[in-house]
Amino acid sequence: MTENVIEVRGLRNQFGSHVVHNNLDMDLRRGEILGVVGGSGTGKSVLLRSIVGLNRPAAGTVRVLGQDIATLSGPAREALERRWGVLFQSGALFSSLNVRENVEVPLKAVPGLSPETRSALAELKVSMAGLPWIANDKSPADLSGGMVKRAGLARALALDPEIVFLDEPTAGLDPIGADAFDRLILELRDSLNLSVFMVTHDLDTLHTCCDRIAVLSDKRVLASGTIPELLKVDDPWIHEYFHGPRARAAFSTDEGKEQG
Ligand SMILES: Nc1ncnc2c1ncn2[C@@H]1O[C@H](COP(=O)(O)OP(=O)(O)OP(=O)(O)O)[C@@H](O)[C@H]1O
Repeated sequence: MTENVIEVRGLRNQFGSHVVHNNLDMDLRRGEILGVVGGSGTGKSVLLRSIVGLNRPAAGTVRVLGQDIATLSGPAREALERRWGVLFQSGALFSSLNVRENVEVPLKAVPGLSPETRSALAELKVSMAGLPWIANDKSPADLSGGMVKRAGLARALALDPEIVFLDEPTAGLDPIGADAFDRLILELRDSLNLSVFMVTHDLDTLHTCCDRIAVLSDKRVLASGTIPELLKVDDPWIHEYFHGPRARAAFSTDEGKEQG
């Protein structure tokens, strides 16, 4: 049976009178890459923040790796948080630290690591994220957009997480950089058996990387499934999203699968 590493049930989020999510259900299965899509402002980032405990929902439950995060505090919460990593949209690197030092930040939570081991582990993650050795000593301000994303990914991988959250990882990258990043995500998922929750607007990324896609609309996950499954969903927004000219170019082989 497929194990869910994330289970969101009946989630409600609101800011004042503005209801962002209502009765939202969502699952992330172990080992899959789930793409989370939806129009601007549908609450993709708020959903991510609710799952990692940065946003307290008004109602509903979020279970990560079998545990209800709202009921955890102190060491139990910190132990669970060490089992995931997050790549925020901007990279969210500390500008005063170089890349190696940024990746070392989460490693400081691990008891008993000497500074030398911590530094060596950080350098390993930097290289796993596909950055050259020289990037370790660079400041975030001296990196290209693609390198910032990779440095943020190295930090997200610092603690050998089981789940990685990616918020628009290819936004702002040129097509070649975005394609290389997609392939890196796939390679890391396959080699490290990661489960990946990825907010994205990038149709090519959805096609290249994602096993399933969850569509946020009308304050909930309106539909989820593979691209061939979503191509058949009878909803105006989903239809426009998955059958528009850009989608047709990205998903042409999936349409073939749907017809075949
Ligand atoms: N801390 C907050 N306080 C008030 N409103 C918020 C807060 N965080 C998010 N919102 C609102 O919640 C809604 C959903 O925001 P969110 O950033 O999750 O959307 P999104 O789907 O990720 O959008 P985009 O694709 O444009 O990044 C928006 O209307 C936003 O203004």
